[in-house]
Amino acid sequence: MAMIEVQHLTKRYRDRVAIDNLTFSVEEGEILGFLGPNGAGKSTTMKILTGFIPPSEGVARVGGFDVSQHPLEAKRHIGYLPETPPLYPEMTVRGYLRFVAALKRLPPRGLRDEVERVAALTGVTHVAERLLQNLSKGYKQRVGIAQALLGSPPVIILDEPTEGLDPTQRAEVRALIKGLAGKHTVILSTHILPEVTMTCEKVLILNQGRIAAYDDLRKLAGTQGTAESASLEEVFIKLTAA
Ligand SMILES: Nc1ncnc2c1ncn2[C@@H]1O[C@H](COP(=O)(O)OP(=O)(O)OP(=O)(O)O)[C@@H](O)[C@H]1O
Repeated sequence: MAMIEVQHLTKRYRDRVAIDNLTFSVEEGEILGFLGPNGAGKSTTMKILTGFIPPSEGVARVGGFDVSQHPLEAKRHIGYLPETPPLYPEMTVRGYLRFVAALKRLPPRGLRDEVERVAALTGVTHVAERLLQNLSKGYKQRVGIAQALLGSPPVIILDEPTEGLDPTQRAEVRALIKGLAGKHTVILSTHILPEVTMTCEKVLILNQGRIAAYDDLRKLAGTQGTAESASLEEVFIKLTAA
């Protein structure tokens, strides 16, 4: 079953077309690598899927719910890490996660356990009593991922989750994302191509608001006029060259 369905999705900002007639779907348990150069329309697509902005045309469904017509039901299916995690600097990690859990209306009974579960999963238990403002960028990012995982939503949308992390932190976050496969449906937007090679089976490459490629990672090179042995980087550069 497709957990995310996007049909003929278009977004215009005044006279600028940010995304143009996108159609794709993500099956349950799949991790889709969402790639594209700066300004390709990745964040715009994710903002529509998560109900932050409305589309100009087309339909987006999450868990079968149209995000424009049934925004609350659609949002209940989604955990979202935006490009800049919405953290409150003066809160502790644990306090912040409890706060988000309450905002998500998780049942008060299991709330504490759920906070500890996502904290452990993202490796922030040992900093749980620290103030967010005093955490390193890598730990802030982990807390951002932890809040997205609260309540175990079936769909997780991650906008550049490893941006600004050091190589070790990146590897840890990558392993964490990989571990979500099968249990969650994930859209992973990133500029870091090896990240996609290591975590995703399917890839969508956006260029200037349009789909330049949408295929299994294994098949991508052979179908884009590049050698079958071509790396994702070579395919990406070929498809997005001006
Ligand atoms: N609020 C806005 N008003 C006007 N134009 C916008 C707005 N938001 C985005 N755009 C434009 O829409 C296009 C797509 O932007 P978007 O942020 O979705 O790209 P992106 O692929 O996420 O880029 P990046 O990798 O740099 O984050 C760009 O040309 C951008 O300038």
